[in-house]
Amino acid sequence: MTDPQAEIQLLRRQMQSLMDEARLNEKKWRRFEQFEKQLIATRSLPELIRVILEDYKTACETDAVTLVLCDPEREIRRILERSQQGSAEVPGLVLMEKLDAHHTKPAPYLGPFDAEMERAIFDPWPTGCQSMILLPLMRQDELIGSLNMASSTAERFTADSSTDFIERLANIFSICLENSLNHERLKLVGLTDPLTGIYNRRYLETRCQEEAAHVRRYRSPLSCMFLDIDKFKRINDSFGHNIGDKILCSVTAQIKSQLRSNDVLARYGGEEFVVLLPQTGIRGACDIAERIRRTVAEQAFQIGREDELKVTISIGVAQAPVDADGDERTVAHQLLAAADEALYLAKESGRNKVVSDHNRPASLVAKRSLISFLGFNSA
Ligand SMILES: Nc1nc2c(ncn2[C@@H]2O[C@H](COP(=O)(O)OP(=O)(O)OP(=O)(O)O)[C@@H](O)[C@H]2O)c(=O)[nH]1
Repeated sequence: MTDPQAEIQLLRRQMQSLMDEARLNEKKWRRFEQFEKQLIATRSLPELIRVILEDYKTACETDAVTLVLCDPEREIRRILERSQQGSAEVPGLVLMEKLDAHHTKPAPYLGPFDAEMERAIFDPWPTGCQSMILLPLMRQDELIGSLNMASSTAERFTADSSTDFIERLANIFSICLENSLNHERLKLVGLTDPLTGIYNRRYLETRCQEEAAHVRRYRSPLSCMFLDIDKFKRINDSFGHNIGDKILCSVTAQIKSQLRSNDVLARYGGEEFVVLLPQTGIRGACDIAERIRRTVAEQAFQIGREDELKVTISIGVAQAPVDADGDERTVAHQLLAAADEALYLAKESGRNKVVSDHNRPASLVAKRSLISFLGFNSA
């Protein structure tokens, strides 16, 4: 016969333990709910990645969180580069052009931490980890990456741990990732030129103000180039607009080939391009401009089977004064105007030239001033 008192005690303990578990689950649920709201509220891809790698790591009190994303077209890389001054580096983010089946599995993995096997997905490398979880990120039945966590406690992630909350979170993250990629794509359509694929004037003007603000804040040099294809009308008239378009794309590629990843190239209009060169003074900018001028002039464009066409460009270069007065709008406007003015002088002095606002031919400056004073249009 059992002792009724002992039985009651046992039932009480069981009840207490169930209530403790329920309280813990409720706390966990609230934490996840809070975190889901935070994910959904993110407004850009870099912010979404930061929330999962930093805020989530803090919230779930684990030793390491990393994110592997499949980026076959290097689209995510380019979005990050655009928003982080040319660098796609984010601690904890691993971009793979092709997912490695060894590290990304279609079902969650929970268990012991395998240091050798996981070197590729835990970057930076966490020391002293005992257990880990790899959660596949799926979108429309396709594996797009994995969310990975490691802990210094062996019991934190074991094969029999419940994964309901975290799998739900991984699903929400995958949806947010798709949404923010679509948002970035839409944004890009409005900011790029459909023919050449480079930025358009709208983007350039906004970016120029951002860079001008940087100059004012950090006193870092910023230069700008205006580039214009010489006698382009003649090319269109002689060979047709289709060939003209091909030349525009080809010149774009030639200019791009001479730039660094954090330089900003935009089509300003027609056959006119602008390059912003952050962290670059006038001498450096003139060297790059000269390299571009030479590269384009040396290139022969193939037209049809036999004909070849040589194209030249003129370039005006200017640097924003590091101690400029006025707000960033004014500084940006003055910088673009100074480079445009230098381009005018390059055209006037014979084309296929680089002119900077530091080496302007004095006679042409006087002529330009007279033209503006008389109110004529300077064609
Ligand atoms: N094919 C093509 N031509 C364009 C495009 N946008 C502008 N153009 C042409 O670019 C030419 C620009 O001519 P102009 O402004 O007279 O200048 P230019 O002939 O290059 O002479 P300079 O600049 O003085 O050396 C015009 O014929 C425009 O029609 C485009 O998207 N495609």
